Amino acid sequence: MAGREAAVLVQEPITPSDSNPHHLIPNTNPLESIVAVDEEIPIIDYAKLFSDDLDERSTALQHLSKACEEYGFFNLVNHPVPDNVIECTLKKIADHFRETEAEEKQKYLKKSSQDTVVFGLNSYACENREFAKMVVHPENHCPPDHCYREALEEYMKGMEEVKLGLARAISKILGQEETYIEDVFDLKRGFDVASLNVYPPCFNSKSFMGLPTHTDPGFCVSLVQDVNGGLRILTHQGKWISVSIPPSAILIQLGDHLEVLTNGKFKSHLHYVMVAKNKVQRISLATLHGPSLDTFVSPAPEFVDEHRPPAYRAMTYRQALETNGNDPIDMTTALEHLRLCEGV
Ligand SMILES: O=C(O)CCC(=O)C(=O)O
Ligand SMILES: [Fe+2]
Repeated sequence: MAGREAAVLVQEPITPSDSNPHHLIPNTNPLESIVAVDEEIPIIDYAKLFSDDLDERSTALQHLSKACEEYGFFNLVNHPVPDNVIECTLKKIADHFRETEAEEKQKYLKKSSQDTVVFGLNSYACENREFAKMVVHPENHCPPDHCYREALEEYMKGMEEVKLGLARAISKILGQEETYIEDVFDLKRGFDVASLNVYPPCFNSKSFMGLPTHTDPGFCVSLVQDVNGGLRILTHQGKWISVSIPPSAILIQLGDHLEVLTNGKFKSHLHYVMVAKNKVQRISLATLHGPSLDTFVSPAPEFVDEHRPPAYRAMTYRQALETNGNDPIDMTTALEHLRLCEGV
């Protein structure tokens, strides 16, 4: 998740493709000039990953393997979180941000490195977003007087099942025991932080950026939104995709620490949020599911050999989150420091 120090990617604009002229945006900034395509991203059927029909299960696991290796993100459908729970959680988050006085919100401005709930309002060139971040696992620190608390609890109950289910399925496609990831990341005590993001419509923002380019730490990120539009992800092939999340789907993005554990087999990826085309406010709920803070994460022996030496530094999850003086609640990436050499 982008923290205070999140770096804005400066890269060459990708050459506009003739087939997508309507995706061109004014060339006033390297990121703004990037052409993103409205391309379908992989869809993974959660229920089929656990199907009793062996053929169906094995096909679904193959799809998951391809999605993790070639993309690192996918839309998850047919999962155990009911639609009405997602809708209700997003609606109550919107109600809360709209109805809560600024003074009340500011009670949660960052005070200490131990904070478990933090509010922020960023209106800069590189970020236009109001947010609340809170630790939701192993304990839920959502303030009891916030009207979305009950809905968020219900949503997180479902997401816990999804997280453990995905950990089992991903362990299998890595050729490991079902509980492999759950055990090495100590997911039952995993440090999960929810980020409640409110992006203004473009006419209220200071620039076209909602959130600067970043990767996210941890095992994986789950994301739901109320209106479509704005999230852009860089594929491993160097193409920016404008991500569309169908109603009922949960976007899953692989995190930095799965990349470290698998020694680069399953990579995290850069993404950012644009508000340039937003006619209305957009709300997203991104939950970063991580190892427990004291888990020591390093490339596992299963993914290291003479042809693939360890490409990442080993450190605890807490040390990675505290890199550069950040605090765990900031959930800032440390991938640059974790990588032992460029370009892995
Ligand atoms: O709001 C979004 O679409 C993305 C949010 C995000 O990347 C994050 O909170 O880390
Ligand atoms: Fe993110």
